[in-house]
Amino acid sequence: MATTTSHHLVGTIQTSEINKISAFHNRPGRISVKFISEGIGIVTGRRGVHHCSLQKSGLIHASTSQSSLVDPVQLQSTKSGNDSRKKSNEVALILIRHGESLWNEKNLFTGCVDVPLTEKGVEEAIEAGRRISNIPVDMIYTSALIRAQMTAMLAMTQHRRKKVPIVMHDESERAKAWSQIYSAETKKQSIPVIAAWQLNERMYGELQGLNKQETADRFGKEQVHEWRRSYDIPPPNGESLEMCAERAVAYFKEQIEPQLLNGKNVMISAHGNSLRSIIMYLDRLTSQEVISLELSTGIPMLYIFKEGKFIRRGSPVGPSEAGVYAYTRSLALYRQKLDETLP
Ligand SMILES: O=C(O)[C@H](O)COP(=O)(O)O
Repeated sequence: MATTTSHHLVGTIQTSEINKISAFHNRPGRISVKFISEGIGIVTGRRGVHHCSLQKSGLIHASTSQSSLVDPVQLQSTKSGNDSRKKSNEVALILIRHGESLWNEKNLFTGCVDVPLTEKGVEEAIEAGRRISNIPVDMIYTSALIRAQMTAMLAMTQHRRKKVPIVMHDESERAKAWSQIYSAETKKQSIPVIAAWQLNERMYGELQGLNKQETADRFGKEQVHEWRRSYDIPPPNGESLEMCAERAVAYFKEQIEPQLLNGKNVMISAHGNSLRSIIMYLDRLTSQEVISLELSTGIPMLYIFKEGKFIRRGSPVGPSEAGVYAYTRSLALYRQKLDETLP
């Protein structure tokens, strides 16, 4: 590990990554890495510019001479990946709305109230995992709500690669220090799970906890449909879809898209409306078109991110459709490698 100092913070990056980057630039030892934003950095060297993903911001001059504690924060150079998809510059993005929750079952407005899955929701999450079991996942993002986190963890029990999803804790210095992993090999067998409140369900304000049918009886079907599905009209003291998009899509662009650019395959487990706002961005839907977009609970949607574009690759709109995704060539190669290497 190399300890680095920067104008803003002290960070640590993997010596092995430095060696890879230095070797790439034929300048063993010293390289300069400039963080251009949270998540992406630029290494300048004799052989030009090298993009790499960083977890901290600031300017660092890394050297392989010093050593420090291993840190769960790793500099993941895009060159470090040995997967065919990185060369083909194509990665998978999976979106899953959580499985049925206890308040979905009771037909209550849920929003940011933190309720768990029903037994049916657990089964939906496991079925979702079966559908994506051959699709690569390097990072998982969930909301801060348990129904989305349960869905992600249950789905990953079905993944054939059997990597261990590990919820990252950096809510305090102690949480970060106490959750460190000291084995590089164990780390390689894990998938970081980042819980972000920005991916929470839209906050339904004074409708939270009310029965949807009773609310329609009281305020009228049209008014409730307008609160639930319009783009810019919020429920009483709640968020409109537009307000939800302002946090969810901003988080996607600032935190998740850089990971996709760095060759990471990502799964997002979130909610009906926070995902509707993200799909509106991915599919470039108008505020009119998004009104009719409905997401079933626990049905994974697959996108391929390639050359800066998001291509939807088949996504069953409801439980009835077979979980058939239009596999790209590199996804088929990944699946073939699993077939060849797994018992
Ligand atoms: O928050 C809720 O009640 C549901 O998760 C989504 O509700 P909606 O489909 O009525 O927006």
